[in-house]
This record gives sequence, C-alpha cells and structure tokens, in this order.
Amino acid sequence: MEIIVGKANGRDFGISGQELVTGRTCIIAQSGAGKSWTIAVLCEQLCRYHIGFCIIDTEGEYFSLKDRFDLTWIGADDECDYDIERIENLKDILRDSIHSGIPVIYDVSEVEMTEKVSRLAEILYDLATEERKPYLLIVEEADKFIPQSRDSIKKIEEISRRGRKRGLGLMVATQRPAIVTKNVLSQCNNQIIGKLSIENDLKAVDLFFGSKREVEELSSLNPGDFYVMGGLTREKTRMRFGKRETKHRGLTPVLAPRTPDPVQNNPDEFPDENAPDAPNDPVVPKTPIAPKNEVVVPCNESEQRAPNKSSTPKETKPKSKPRPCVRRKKTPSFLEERALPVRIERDVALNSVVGGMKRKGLLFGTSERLVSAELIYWPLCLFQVRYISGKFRKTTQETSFLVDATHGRCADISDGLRFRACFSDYIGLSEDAIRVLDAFSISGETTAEIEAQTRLTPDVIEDAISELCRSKRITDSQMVGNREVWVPLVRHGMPRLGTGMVKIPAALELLDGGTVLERIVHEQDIRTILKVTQPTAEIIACQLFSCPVYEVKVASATGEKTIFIDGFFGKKVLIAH
Ligand SMILES: Nc1ncnc2c1ncn2[C@@H]1O[C@H](COP(=O)(O)OP(=O)(O)OP(=O)(O)O)[C@@H](O)[C@H]1O
Repeated sequence: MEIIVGKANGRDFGISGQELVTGRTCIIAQSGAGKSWTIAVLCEQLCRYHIGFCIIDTEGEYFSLKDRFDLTWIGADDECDYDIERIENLKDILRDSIHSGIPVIYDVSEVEMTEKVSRLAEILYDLATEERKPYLLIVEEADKFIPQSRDSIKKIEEISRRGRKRGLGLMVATQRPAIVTKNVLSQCNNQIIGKLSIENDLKAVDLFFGSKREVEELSSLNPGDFYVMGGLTREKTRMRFGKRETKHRGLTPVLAPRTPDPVQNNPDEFPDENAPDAPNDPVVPKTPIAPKNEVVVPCNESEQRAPNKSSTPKETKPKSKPRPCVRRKKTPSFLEERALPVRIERDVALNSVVGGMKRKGLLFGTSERLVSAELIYWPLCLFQVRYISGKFRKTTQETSFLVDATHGRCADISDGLRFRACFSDYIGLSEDAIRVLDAFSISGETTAEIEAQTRLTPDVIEDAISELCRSKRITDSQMVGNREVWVPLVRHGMPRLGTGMVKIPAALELLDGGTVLERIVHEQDIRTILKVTQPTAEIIACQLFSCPVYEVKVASATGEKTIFIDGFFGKKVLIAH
C-alpha cells in the first residue's frame, strides 16, 4: 500500500504504508527543519487510512489533528479526553486503539515525561505481544527518551528490536542523532533526513549516504525538504512533504514590529575611542516606545490551550467502526518458533558485504552504498520420509531433505545456506496438475500426448491445463501445424528422493523477537508432490525452524539490490536458479 506524502521532482511522492507502520523509521533534522510538520503529515495520512498509532507529544502540538480526525487525546489539558495523571485504563484505551485504528495522542508536554513514557512503552509492548496487529508508536524528541546513556528507556529499545514481529512499528524523531542511542538508530531500516548542520550530527547520519557531497548537501536543505530512503521507498529520494490538512501548532511565535528603546550610552562600558564626547543632555526618543504587552504574539493565540486545572477520566466511548487494516509483509508463522543461533554479529556480516564491494571497487563515493542491514529469520522445513525402493527386492528406506519454506526450493545448510530450485514450481498445485506438468517436455505437448503419458481422462487433463494456464506454469495453447500444443513456462524437473539424512548443524533456540519471513510452503504441499513422484513415500516427521539471515540492501545508480548473509556461518546465501 502506497501513501502519498508529498512531491518529488514535481510529481506525487508515495511511501510504503506497510514499512511506515510496522518498520522502524528515524526522522532526523535540526530544529525548525520540519520534523513536526512531517510527522503531522504522516499522522494525517494514517488517520485518513484509519491506521492505528500512538504519538508521544512532547510539545503539545498534535492535538490540532483532533479538529479533523477522530482520535483520543490523553494529556493534562482541560479539553483532553483523559487526564494523564489520573488515567487508570490506559491499557484498555490502547487496546481499543489497536483494534479500532483510532489514534492516541499521548501529550506529556506538561508532566514528568520519562516515567509516563516508560509506562506507555511497557503497556504497548505487552499489548503488541498479545494482539499482534499492525500499530505504530511515534516518539518525538527521541533524544529525551533514548539518549546514548544508561537513562535510555529500555522498553523503547526493545520495541526497536522486537516490535516488528509483533506488528508494532517505531518512528523516532530527533534533531540530535549524535546523542541518540545507537541501539535504536542502527535498527532504523527507514530514514527520513532533513537539514542538519552540526558536524557530529552529520557524522551520525553519513552511513546512510553514498558520498560526502550528499552529506554536505544536507546543510543547504529548506524546511520541509528531506531525503527519504530505506524500505519506505524504492530508491533514495529528495522530496518535500505536502501541505497539512490541520493547523500546524509548532509555529515559531512571531515577533511583532517594535521600535527599539533609545540607546543609553554608558561611557564606562566599551568606550568608542573615535566617538565625539557624549552630550550632557539626556537623549530624547524621536518615536514613542511600544507598549510592553506588544512584545511576542503567539500565532493563533486564540487557539492556544488553557493550562490544565483538573480533568476527570471519561468513559471509554464505544469505537467499533469496521476499519481496513494493513497486512504485514512478513508475519510470524507461529509463536513457538525455533531457530539456529545467531553466531555472526551484524558488523561482521556487513564487513563481508563491504569487503566484497571494495574488491569490486564499487564502494562509497562511486556507485554503491549500504542502505540497511536487517536480521531476519528464514523459515526452513526438514522433512523425514519413509519409502519403498528397489524394483525386484523391495526395501524400506528413510531419507530427509530440507525445503525453503518461503518458496519450496531445496535447501542445504551443511556449510552455509544454499538454495536450488526443486519443489518451487509445483507448490500450490493440485495432484492432477502436478501429474500433467511433470509430463511436459520443453518443446511442449498436445493433449493426446499428455493423455498417453499420464493415463488421465481428457476431462481431468482439461481441468489441469486450465489450472496450469491460470497459475502461469504453461502458455495458452499454440498451433503447431494443425496440432494444438501447450508449452511449459517452468523448466525444473520433479525432484527425486535421495538416500542421505540432513543434519541440523546446532541446537535450535526458541526465537524471541525478530522478523520471520512468511511461510508459504506447508506439509500438505510436499505430501501432494510426493504422491506423484514417489507414491510409496510417507512423511514421518516435519520440523520447522528458521535460519538467521542478514538482509543487506545496497543501492546504486541502477537501482537497489539485496544480498543475504547467513547469520550462522557468515556466508553469502547462494540461490541457484
Ligand atoms: N513541508 C513543509 N511545507 C511548508 N512549510 C514547512 C514544511 N515543513 C516545515 N515547514 C515550515 O517550517 C517550520 C518549522 O517546522 P517544524 O515546526 O515542523 O520544525 P521542527 O523540525 O519540528 O522544529 P523543532 O525541532 O524546533 O520542533 C514550520 O512552522 C513551517 O512553517
């Protein structure tokens, strides 16, 4: 799902809604460069799509979203829906928000922030573990809550590491990336970076850019102009966030025109050597001095909020309108997931990619740059099978094989993760369709030839052919001379069972957090395929586990590519087609 948020090169510019909600995004720009504006534009879009989020509002500037959208405002203002000091049912409100998509503004601008934000993070993480629905936590002024020190709120760090698997995304905004904990910044696979001028802050973001020149360019950006990169967009793009639908409260108060007080020369201070002697007469102002109360006028003063006196919690409104909800691209297959341990640190994996790029002379400043490196878990299925072999002297054999549960390729994990095509072309097909596909030669077949080979009836073959055409395994029929011929679009022969046994190279650990790629291959798919290739085969065990893999994204002028490094052996994942 693409969400339009502004313009790039005069055209509408969209970002991935899925990444925005369940990914980890950092918004980095100096004061006044447009962070709050950007966040508000994103919030408005999320509101329009009824996607749930909770924003930690440190300046009390997001309540204006309420002018246009249905949301719950928790804070210390008279007009808040709930008094942040007295609220008892925070968990229920947040659960309601996760289900209904009605966002929560958690306004901590007038209270002791850290304790309130810690509590919120604890509750949200627990809820995400229970509910596992897409939801976004937005943390404004992240350097206050997750500084590079022991005071960092550990639950927010945990959300950055483990939230995604639970559907809980994180967006952090800061004007000082140099002082935000690297534990969170390094987890941010999406970046929105605007104007920055302080050298340490420029250094803190230079890993996201391909050249020094691009980093230097950051200091000349206008408010509202940002580089958007990572998983939010296909390629790094300089863009400008669009207009706000609701009023921006983060405006700098405007100084009203004033006339300065006349300068009273004090001869004892900073005497001007060249000045003529001061006159004895006092200086008479030529224009009247502006009255004191004309000094600073906050914009939209009439709309400024009154300070909170007291507020009582109101009843939770029933909010159960059906709302569309985003689907996670990567979902946990089940909770009790086991995986090989991570033996290779992220830096070591990255170094091996960087080393490879250096050897090719491609790194930094020329054509390629690292965009992100995320630890993911690749699901594999280990099948143990018993079958009868031998034409004349029949014996019972046992064998096992490993299948890539995301595609149905055969996997090998004896010395690094490798895949080769095998069951992939047959996953999801009916038994008859598999039988027909298996009968195809490269040059194609007529119905009569398929009938002779498979001994299936014409009706069954007709249905199987329609299924294979629909799923793009074969072409529509072509006339060769006066014969109607179907040609296969997939090339791989059906795998035959071997005799070896696969060994899992280490004890598996219970997975606690992380992103597991979606599993599309199930035991039933393999059972159906085996029925055709090895009718005597019987699956006696099927063990699902995952292999940790670093998904490293590298961008160049020609586009973005992904390299996978397995987190157990530290080798590049090989995929033979
Ligand atoms: N996309 C934009 N389009 C038009 N004006 C913008 C845009 N982004 C920012 N501005 C202008 O820049 C001003 C500063 O933006 P904003 O308040 O969002 O900065 P900030 O980075 O959040 O600052 P601070 O860190 O001090 O809170 C806004 O008041 C607005 O006038």
